[in-house]
Amino acid sequence: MFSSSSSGFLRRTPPPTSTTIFKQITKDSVRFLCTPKFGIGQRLGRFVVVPRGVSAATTAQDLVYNAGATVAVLGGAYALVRAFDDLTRREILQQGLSRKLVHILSGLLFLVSWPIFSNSNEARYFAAFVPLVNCLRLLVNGLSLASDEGLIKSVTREGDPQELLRGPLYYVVILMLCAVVFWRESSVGVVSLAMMCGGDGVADIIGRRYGSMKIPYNHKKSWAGSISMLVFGFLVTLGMLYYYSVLGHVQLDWVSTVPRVALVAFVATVVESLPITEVVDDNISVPLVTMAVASFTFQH
Ligand SMILES: Nc1ccn([C@@H]2O[C@H](COP(=O)(O)OP(=O)(O)OP(=O)(O)O)[C@@H](O)[C@H]2O)c(=O)n1
Ligand SMILES: C/C(=C\CO)CCC[C@H](C)CCC[C@H](C)CCCC(C)C
Repeated sequence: MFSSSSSGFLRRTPPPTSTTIFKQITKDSVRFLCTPKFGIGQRLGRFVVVPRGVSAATTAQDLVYNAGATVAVLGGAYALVRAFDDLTRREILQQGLSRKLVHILSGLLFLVSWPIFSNSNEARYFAAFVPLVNCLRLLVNGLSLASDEGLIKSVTREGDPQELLRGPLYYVVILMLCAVVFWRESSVGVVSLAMMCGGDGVADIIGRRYGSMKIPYNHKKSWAGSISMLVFGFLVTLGMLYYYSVLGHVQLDWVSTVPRVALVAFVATVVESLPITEVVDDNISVPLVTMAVASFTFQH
């Protein structure tokens, strides 16, 4: 059995196990939907042929392909915000709940979209362009240079445009940071965004509703909120890592990965529970601490 390599040579690989075959079929089926149908990245059965000396990053087709993926994800981001604006206007969702659901879904769907982009070195910058555009939207509306009522209604708690310049702005900056610095091949970016979105986001929803028992050192936070952050942060992170491992972007030994994710979730939960929100927003402290702990635990 042979597999292709970027130099164009073929090298012997061991016969596949049933798990490998399952993963390859899954990866091929997703990649087939994403990989350009001709030229660079052309498929020959299980192999992706990259002609010698031609990097995918330099082809015009790759640039056009990634630009198309960026437009699609931008459209998804705009549609998401519009959908929750509509639900809030119709009073199907409270504004606070809408904001938290946008917090949870935006980052997780952004993570889900990363495999759409090509394998070129520049792909991460095309992906990061999406949070950059939203960063500019938040700045323009937060400074009242424009007034996108849909954005303000679905993303602020009280409807004050200046709210856009805090939590939401920090949030999209973290999305950009993870896309550019960590991208798909590192678990750190995936873990950080999953914890910020799947953990911190759920803590707010559960904590507001069931958080009667407050944490002794921070009466603004509750045991229910923190426990839900620990549980959902752990589960959502494992789910996202599994998604990336099935697509072949990360290779994980699950026996060691599960306790590592549990440790990261625990530390992120403790940091989120601290009474430091007045000093540093959760959308900064939680992902940055997660990046630090995940960088240490997943690289050792
Ligand atoms: N561990 C937690 C986290 C949140 N909450 C509840 O959720 C509310 C908002 O939590 P917080 O994370 O502070 O949200 P904000 O940072 O204010 O909102 P955003 O992240 O959207 O800016 C808290 O006041 C509390 O009622 C909780 O009970 N326990
Ligand atoms: C309310 C928020 C944070 C406060 O804790 C989230 C703000 C979200 C931004 C307004 C929109 C961000 C969109 C993402 C960059 C891309 C999502 C793409 C996906 C396909 C929907």
